[in-house]
Amino acid sequence: MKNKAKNNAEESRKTEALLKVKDLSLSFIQYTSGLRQTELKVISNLSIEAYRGKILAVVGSSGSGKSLLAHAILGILPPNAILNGKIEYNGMQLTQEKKEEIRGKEIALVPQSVTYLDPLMRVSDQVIGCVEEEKAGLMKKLQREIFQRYGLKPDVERMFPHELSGGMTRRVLVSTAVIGSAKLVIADEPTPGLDEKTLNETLYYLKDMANKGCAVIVITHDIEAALKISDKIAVFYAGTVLEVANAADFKNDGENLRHPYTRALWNALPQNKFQAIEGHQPMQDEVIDGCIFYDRCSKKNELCSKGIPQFQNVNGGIVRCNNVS
Ligand SMILES: Nc1ncnc2c1ncn2[C@@H]1O[C@H](COP(=O)(O)OP(=O)(O)OP(=O)(O)O)[C@@H](O)[C@H]1O
Ligand code: NI
Repeated sequence: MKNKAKNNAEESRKTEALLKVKDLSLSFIQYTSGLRQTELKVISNLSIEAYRGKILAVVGSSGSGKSLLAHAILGILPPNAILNGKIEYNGMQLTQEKKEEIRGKEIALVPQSVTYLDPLMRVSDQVIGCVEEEKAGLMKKLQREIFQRYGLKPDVERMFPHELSGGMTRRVLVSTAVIGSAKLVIADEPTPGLDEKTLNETLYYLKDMANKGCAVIVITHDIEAALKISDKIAVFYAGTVLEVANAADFKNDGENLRHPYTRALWNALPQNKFQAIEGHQPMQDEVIDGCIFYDRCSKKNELCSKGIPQFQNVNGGIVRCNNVS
């Protein structure tokens, strides 16, 4: 009986979000002339969830706080950062100590840049990382299996990073995340500047991780690429999330999308209406009382300038906007 209850609890935990970020805010302490201290707010009221076996894409313009969210989850923010709010992983609160303990193991980063690889270290050693001697054999075997799965020939493991082609580098970067049997994978801009084939390949590896049960977060500028693999898309704007939409809602004129900003992003794509959005994202030091998109919104009313709209569940997605029904 006890076992059954335990199994049920475990089952329901599996369907719950693996990662829950609730009301996150992040600011940086900055010193201006005369040693005056100011606080620069870069993330506020940010909430997202990531589920096992699913891909959540995080899209939004440059400077909207996407990478900082990843750094906050991984615990790699600079020392002048002040973080508030909750980050829960697998039902437990992620403190800085906990983040350091599980970083690179349960939570892995697929970094954007090749510079993440040490130019003086052979590929295999980097993918395997630091392991105790008794585990070295097992990890080597695992690395060879992963390389084979990703079509990396046996001689690649002895190469140095400069000997790799662009596509091979992507596969090696993904391997570093896969080998640690991570349960949550965060890929920060994994596709910029890739040719079509390498791009599709990289997307396929991320999908493969989700199919194996990982919760995957893909941070990207490329909505089209995100749509190829994602289940949900979180739309970031000026340090917060305005909408979490199902990937399937991005179609036609975007009539299924809820937030005016999400619609505008969709209609700005060259293959859609190629309509640019006027104005710009607010600066971090601008004080805004109402909706953060107020200035640029075509649907705004008086209510929108008074207080931040609360998240609502509308049409199978969640949105922070007063004017959806
Ligand atoms: N250490 C820091 N001190 C002060 N401000 C910072 C610091 N790091 C980042 N920022 C600011 O925080 C904002 C969010 O940065 P972040 O790198 O998360 O944006 P992003 O959405 O990932 O952008 P991009 O798409 O260009 O990668 C930016 O305006 C950036 O200038
Ligand atoms: Ni970034």
